Amino acid sequence: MGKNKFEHLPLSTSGPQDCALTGPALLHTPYLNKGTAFTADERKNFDLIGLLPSSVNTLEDQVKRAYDQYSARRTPLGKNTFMTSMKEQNEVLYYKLIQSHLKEMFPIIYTPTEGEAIQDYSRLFRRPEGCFLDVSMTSEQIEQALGRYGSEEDIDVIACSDGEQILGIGDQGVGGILIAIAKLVLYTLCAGVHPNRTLPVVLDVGTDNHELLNDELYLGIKRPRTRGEEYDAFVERYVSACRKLYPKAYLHFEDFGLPNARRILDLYTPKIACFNDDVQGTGCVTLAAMYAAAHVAGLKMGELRVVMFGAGSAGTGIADQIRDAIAVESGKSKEEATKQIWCIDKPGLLLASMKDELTPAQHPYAREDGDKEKKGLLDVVREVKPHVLIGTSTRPKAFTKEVVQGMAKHVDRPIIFPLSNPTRLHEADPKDLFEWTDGKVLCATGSPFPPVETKDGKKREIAECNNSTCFPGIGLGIILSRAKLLTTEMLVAAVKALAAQAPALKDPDAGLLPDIVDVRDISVKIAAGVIRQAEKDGVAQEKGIPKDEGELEEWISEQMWTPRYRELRKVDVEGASRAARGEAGSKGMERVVSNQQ
Ligand SMILES: NC(=O)C1=CN([C@@H]2O[C@H](COP(=O)(O)OP(=O)(O)OC[C@H]3O[C@@H](n4cnc5c(N)ncnc54)[C@H](O)[C@@H]3O)[C@@H](O)[C@H]2O)C=CC1
Ligand SMILES: CC(=O)C(=O)O
Ligand SMILES: [Mg+2]
Repeated sequence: MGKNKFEHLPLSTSGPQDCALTGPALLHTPYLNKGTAFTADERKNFDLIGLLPSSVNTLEDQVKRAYDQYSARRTPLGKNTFMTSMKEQNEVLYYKLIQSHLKEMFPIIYTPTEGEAIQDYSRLFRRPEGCFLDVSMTSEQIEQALGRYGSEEDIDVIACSDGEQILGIGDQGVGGILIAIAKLVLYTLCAGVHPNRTLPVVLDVGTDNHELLNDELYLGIKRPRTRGEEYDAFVERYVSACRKLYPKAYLHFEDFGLPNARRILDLYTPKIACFNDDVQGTGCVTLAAMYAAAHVAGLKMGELRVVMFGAGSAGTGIADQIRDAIAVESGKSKEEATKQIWCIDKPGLLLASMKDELTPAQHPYAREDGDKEKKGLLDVVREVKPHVLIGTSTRPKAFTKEVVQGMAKHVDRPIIFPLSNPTRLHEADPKDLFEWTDGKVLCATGSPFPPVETKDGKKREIAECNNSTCFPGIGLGIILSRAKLLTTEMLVAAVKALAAQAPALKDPDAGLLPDIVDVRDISVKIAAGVIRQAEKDGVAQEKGIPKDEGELEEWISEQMWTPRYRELRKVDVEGASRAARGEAGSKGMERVVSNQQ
């Protein structure tokens, strides 16, 4: 193979991989371990003779064996545990296995099954992964804990959760570490972010979940959640430590509770490159799906009437992005665009008269108009006649037949996105939506659903409208451009790149978002859009970004980690890079091979 033009880049994974480990230490380091795929030469050179059976497997052989073992697990949670164990043994095999069975395994390693694993975290616990910070820790202790994962150049992204609003299953305390881990797995799987350059963190501030507090095996701090100044000061100590130790890493916030998610995002957005996936990632993917739906329905953004059911972090994040898109596309002011969005939460339609109960993010959507009586979803749908109905409420089956048919009476193609996760919390089942609307619905869901067969015998794919379709590509763009901030315009660029890939633009019966199997290609496009916008906004710090568009995609692809075995090149432990010692990033801890298959 000829030399690749971008092979010299530090993140390139072309060519051999330096390795400073030998013998059992090498076998026990998941980032470098190849198991039965170590070649005869490698076994000799790396002191592995006698530590492995004599046959040498290919990665494909190993995938086949691992898949058979995986398939023998009877429950989704059993499969999830198997995959966790696999990740602790051999990372290339772990990612290759998922890539080879992506559609089947995505719901196992992510929503909905990961939600079950998080709920059972303290019971299923075998060994720690990630960094556990608790609210009593001083700045020095936080720095010491985070500092174990590498030096300044070693980390690209740090994902953290305080565990208060995990998926739709609420407060899971210290179990929140697993959502940080799962999101980082998706960065690698979907966008080729290097797995040993990521760092998962849980901010343990206690829990208000009584079941956990009363569980003798619960592993987090057993006290009610810390709030107020003490909480804010802890988050500040965490963010400052990240900045000091890993100034090039960007910070991903996941599944924070309603009182904190938006507030923290707004506080740090002007200061550092940071991202809240529930607010911004969900907003991006939903807007992209809406563009495709509006295209199929023959509607312009400027004329859409939108009802948001559940106006929390995700709901208001989506509403803001829709509002901005309406304003830009139609030339209306933001205030005018806001009037096209009706937000409903527990007390009903948000009204100005409720101002004391509303969060700052809800305020702009509180309506002055009309009477002050409480209005539920059905009343609002009847009155507003929306084109679009989006659910982020965690209230299962809230989109009843009456609501859906009420909507379908007034619009030709009702656009309905039940986005609550996990699956059992969806506001509606796509099958019902198709039945109740005579197949007219344009639908996308937060967790994966099987295709629906409509009366005319057509199979309709249900797009998965989950932030996982876009946050990995956004992250890749931030990492490669070394953006010092994440601007609103960079998010808009991500939406445009994603929306342009929607299959429904070519075939109105196809999905509103690209299929997850194409996610790596989609991530390249999203990253390219984000990088170009970062340059325009003057926040890109990377100097080597190619000017030519074709070259840019090549440059991005070359720096994406791919699960394949690279030839190992022996280097001395003395002076070896952390990667060569399998030590950088979240894999910095000493590891022991677990045999829990
Ligand atoms: N598909 C995706 O990519 C994403 C989906 N989500 C899902 O959205 C849901 C909400 O997540 P967050 O916004 O982070 O939580 P959140 O707690 O910030 O917001 C939920 C909101 O729904 C409201 N709500 C609860 N019951 C309601 C009811 N009966 N009627 C009307 N409103 C009600 C709550 O008061 C709250 O304001 C979760 O199920 C989550 O899994 C969240 C982020 C991304
Ligand atoms: C998908 C996601 O981020 C959530 O449900 O919270
Ligand atoms: Mg989330």
